[in-house]
Amino acid sequence: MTVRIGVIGTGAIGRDHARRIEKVLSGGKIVGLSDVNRASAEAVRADIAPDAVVYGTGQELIAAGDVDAVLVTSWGATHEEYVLAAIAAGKPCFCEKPLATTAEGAKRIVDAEVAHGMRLVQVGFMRRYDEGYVALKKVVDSRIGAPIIVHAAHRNPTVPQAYVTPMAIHDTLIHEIDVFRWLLEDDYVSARVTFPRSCARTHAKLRDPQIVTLTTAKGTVINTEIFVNCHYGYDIQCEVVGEDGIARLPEPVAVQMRLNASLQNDILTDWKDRFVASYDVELQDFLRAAAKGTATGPTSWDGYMAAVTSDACVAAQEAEGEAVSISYPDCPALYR
Ligand SMILES: NC(=O)c1ccc[n+]([C@@H]2O[C@H](COP(=O)([O-])OP(=O)(O)OC[C@H]3O[C@@H](n4cnc5c(N)ncnc54)[C@H](O)[C@@H]3O)[C@@H](O)[C@H]2O)c1
Ligand SMILES: O[C@H]1[C@H](O)[C@@H](O)[C@H](O)[C@@H](O)[C@H]1O
Repeated sequence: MTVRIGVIGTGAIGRDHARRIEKVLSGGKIVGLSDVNRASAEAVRADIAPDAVVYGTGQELIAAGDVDAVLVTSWGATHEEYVLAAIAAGKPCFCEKPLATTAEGAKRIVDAEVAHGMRLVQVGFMRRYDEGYVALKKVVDSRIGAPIIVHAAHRNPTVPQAYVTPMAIHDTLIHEIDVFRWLLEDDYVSARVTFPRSCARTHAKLRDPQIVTLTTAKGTVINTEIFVNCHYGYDIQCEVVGEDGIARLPEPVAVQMRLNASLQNDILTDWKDRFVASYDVELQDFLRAAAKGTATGPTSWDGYMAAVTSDACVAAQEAEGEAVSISYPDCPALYR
């Protein structure tokens, strides 16, 4: 069966996901596109999906009879209304992170999906599909003993002017928040944020870098550096210190060169390249489940847990250096 897909939000990642569905993956076809900037949807139709209909609104696209499943890749603050509409229409929905920009919004999605009685939503936490993280998890589960400390870094070369201090949490750290819950099979109990002096390349509304310390229920301490003006590349680092040994996230494959009297390799500069294979696998998974009218992979509950945690981390930014405690409600049976 070919799943007929509608894409809402045809900017950077919407365009890239449309490309992979049309040109890389099997079992899906783009039949609908929508963006508040209509020219962007028209351009994706022209370049990637010539048979697709461009809809005036995301709601019209969701309601269209020939759209079987929906990709929500618009700005974060607009995700909730589209995901709720997809659930109301009974259509599988892949939603990029964040599921919603507030914990209350994510909870409304959980409640709607639970009321529907079946999974329809997959959240775009693609790191769970990354070969390196999957290999790291195997080692953490079986080789290095119980985890004690995680040292991590999430570095972007640069960010736009519109990226402000809280976005370091809900736009960037949100990946670590989800992937460490999954990697350690643990929940967070507190968050603390420390600010070193800001780097020279940042702007007045962004304190950069930041160090976020999350403590888990089992007592593991996770220190993550968020540095979004690091300049040199797109760099994701993670090292888990266990009772018996240490495990590091593998570096992306890179050719080593002996050049100009130095030993060197290039570092990637774009998230699209760093996680290209993970995006392919997560969306292939989505197409496979959507063909059966359901969803798999990271759940609305995972999206909600990430939102609760990221709200606490933003409060911890404001409390600068003070610990903010985190607690979660019970998980509904649908997600256990
Ligand atoms: N998983 C990842 O690694 C990853 C990578 C990049 C972006 N993202 C997420 O994907 C989403 C989009 O990010 P992007 O980088 O593509 O941003 P972008 O600004 O390049 O594209 C977003 C698009 O959404 C459109 N849009 C905004 N509001 C809309 C609305 N109400 N209805 C329809 N379209 C609307 C904009 O016009 C724009 O074309 C964000 O939530 C972002 O966090 C995830
Ligand atoms: O939306 C992007 C994307 O999620 C990237 O994976 C992350 O590294 C960036 O910080 C974020 O702005």
